[in-house]
Amino acid sequence: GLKYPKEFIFGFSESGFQFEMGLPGSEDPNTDWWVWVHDPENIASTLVSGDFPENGPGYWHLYRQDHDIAERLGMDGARIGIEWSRIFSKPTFDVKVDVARDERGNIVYIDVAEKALEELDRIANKDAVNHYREILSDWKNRGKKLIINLYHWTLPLWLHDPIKVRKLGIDRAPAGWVDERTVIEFVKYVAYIAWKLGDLPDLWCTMNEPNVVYSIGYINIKIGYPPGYLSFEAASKAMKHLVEAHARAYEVLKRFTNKPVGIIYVTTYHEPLKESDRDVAEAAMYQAVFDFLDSITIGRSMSIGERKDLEKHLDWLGINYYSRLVVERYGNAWRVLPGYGFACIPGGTSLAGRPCNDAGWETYPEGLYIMLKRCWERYRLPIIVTENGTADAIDRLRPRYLATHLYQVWKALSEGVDIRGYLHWALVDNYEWSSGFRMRFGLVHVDFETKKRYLRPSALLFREIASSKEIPDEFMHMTQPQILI
Ligand SMILES: OC[C@@H]1[C@@H](O)[C@H](O)[C@@H](O)c2[nH]c(CCc3ccccc3)c[n+]21
Repeated sequence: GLKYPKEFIFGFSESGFQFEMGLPGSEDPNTDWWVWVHDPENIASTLVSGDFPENGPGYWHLYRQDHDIAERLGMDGARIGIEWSRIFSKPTFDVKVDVARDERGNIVYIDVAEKALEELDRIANKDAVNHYREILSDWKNRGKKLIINLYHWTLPLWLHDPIKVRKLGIDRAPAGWVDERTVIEFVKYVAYIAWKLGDLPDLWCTMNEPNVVYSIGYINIKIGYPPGYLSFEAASKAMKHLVEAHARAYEVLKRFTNKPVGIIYVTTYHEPLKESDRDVAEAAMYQAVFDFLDSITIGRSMSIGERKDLEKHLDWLGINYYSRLVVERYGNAWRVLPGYGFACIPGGTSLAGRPCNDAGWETYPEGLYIMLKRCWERYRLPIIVTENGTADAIDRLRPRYLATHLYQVWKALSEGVDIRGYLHWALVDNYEWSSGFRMRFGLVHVDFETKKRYLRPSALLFREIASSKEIPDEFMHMTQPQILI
């Protein structure tokens, strides 16, 4: 069979808003996403599903059970999220911190002193801090690896109120990442978590897919993410502030811990239909993937210019991979071609003959290999595949999706890419943002009425590979891409 290194991690990734709620007492109504998915206008217009996260899998109370299942599936690592809004459900603006700026007014340094931490400790929700310690310790006490992720799209309502943005406009409402103050408040929150829980994680991650927050919230607003406010200016401000938030958080984490600090990013392979369009595909991929990561590694990018204060602010890179995008030249820009990648018919077959999942995403495992190679050659940082999976309620595609993508990881490893682990998205079915419970990504099926968990066949495939850290010969027939026509 195909062997992985003996210390290679197999595991799962999780986020607070999507997994925690489900049983009474776990509700967290103090976020932009909460008000967004409960908004009657958003539901009536079908911008959001009408499902509610408070009917989710209930990880807040059922975490021991899910950790038991993860252990049973041979998992030895996890990325687990902390919800900022649970820690600080009220504004932290009044806590004083030192902020330094460069000659153009960019925030180049934030220091959270002991005095500020004590003030934050008086405001913080201690029950939430203690409950996260219980959840994270339960995983650690099983001898498992732990990555704490500090931000996964939800913002405290006092920082971002998307309904007020829609009604009053971006300049007269709490504007989230468009507002520079969010950078400072984020760093206060990060410093506080490092101070309170810094003994627990093996690795830190500042944020999950910042590019999704600014591109879907302010540009591709039909997907239905808050605030659904079309503005390129707002998108570019949000991007700049997310880059700075990562870098200033990186520095403050280093003051409390010597553990590696990374970021998780969605690395979608952008491919031209015709080779003569390769230049626009590369330009599209640069804008979607490499621009942000260049900003925080080489300190220089098209969107941020030259920013020495941002360079070398990344110790490891989390790669989320699901599918590709196929693009073609369109005037002096490009457009996405329907029928390929993320732009397919749910449950259909792509124009390349590949099976497509319940979300209409084409199975394209080769793209994972390409992005692993591209990111390794560009940044030479240790990589963890922090999300990979497919929306597939009846598990018709997931077994082969799993085998083909794990094969591509093995192939990149065999060519010298420093990949430390593979975290599947997801362990159990969960709340898929504006799609609600319609999209099921779990290796494990959840009955959201009873909260009971059921193993899908691909959970057993995962267990075979994870527990032996090998793709056995008997599975090799499933590792090559599936072409249906
Ligand atoms: O859609 C599945 C998962 C989400 O549940 C995770 O929270 C998020 O990290 C995540 N990112 C992606 C890939 C990029 C994407 C984002 C939004 C919508 C469609 C694709 C897929 N997923």
